[in-house]
Amino acid sequence: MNKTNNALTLSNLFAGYGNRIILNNISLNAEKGKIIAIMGRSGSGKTTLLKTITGQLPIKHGSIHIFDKDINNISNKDLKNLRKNLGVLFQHGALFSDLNIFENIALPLTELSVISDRELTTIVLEKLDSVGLKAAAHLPITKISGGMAKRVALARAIILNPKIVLYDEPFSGLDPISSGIIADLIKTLSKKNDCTSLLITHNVRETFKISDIVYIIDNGMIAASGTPLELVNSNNPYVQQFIQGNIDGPVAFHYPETEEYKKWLKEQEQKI
Ligand SMILES: Nc1ncnc2c1ncn2[C@@H]1O[C@H](COP(=O)(O)OP(=O)(O)OP(=O)(O)O)[C@@H](O)[C@H]1O
Repeated sequence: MNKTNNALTLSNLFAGYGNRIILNNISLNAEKGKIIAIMGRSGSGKTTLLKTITGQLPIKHGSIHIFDKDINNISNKDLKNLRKNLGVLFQHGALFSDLNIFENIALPLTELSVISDRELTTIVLEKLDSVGLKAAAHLPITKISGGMAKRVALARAIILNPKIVLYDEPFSGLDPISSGIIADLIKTLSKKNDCTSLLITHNVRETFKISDIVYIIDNGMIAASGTPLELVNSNNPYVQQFIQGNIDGPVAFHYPETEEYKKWLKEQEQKI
């Protein structure tokens, strides 16, 4: 395969839980250095997509290429190296409450490389500075706000200078000002560290401000994609319903009836 300018490419991807297919033929591309957003209503398959990219869920069909390498067809050593280039900001931060801010951010560094205490301190304080929390390094995680916790998680996600950062709901639980701060940080850090960002989010306002390309998924499929401007001007009723948050429109209100549900219902009825 010739070298491309792509950081992450999903081709005809199918994945799910047990026999249930959730991701249904997803193809998308994140070019190096760009901010790409995956949006979709609750239950559309965003977290499933993230889990498939991070290797927590196996691929049923199709492929994932990271920097042109097919992650299903490389040695464990190459996969480990590729994963070092992948930073993840987890939805709930996944911070350790018994450690302070500094220790939480230092953790990936101490686990993955041998460096002196002086170097460690310099790197961690520099990352904390980039999220505006240098002077909060000593604070226990239990004493910080939700917005600060997101910034700590952000600093931790970028501590190893990953070339791709995945953000799982970076704006969830934040007020509009804190969301704006996080959006600005994602944009600034992407530029400064020259990394590709993949955002999984519901937040139309912040996402449309900073993203280069937005993919909207529904029912495990790509329903629409384009630049924020293209989507705002789109005639697609699904896109309009999603970005305007309208209750009326083509998006189904009811959770789809699966075979599992029908089987469960039958068993319930037999019990009555
Ligand atoms: N562990 C699991 N086992 C079986 N089905 C699951 C599992 N996790 C999620 N699902 C199903 O997969 C579908 C997609 O869920 P997913 O969590 O990917 O949606 P989402 O877009 O991230 O939703 P939200 O925005 O609410 O977090 C849903 O129908 C859900 O019921």
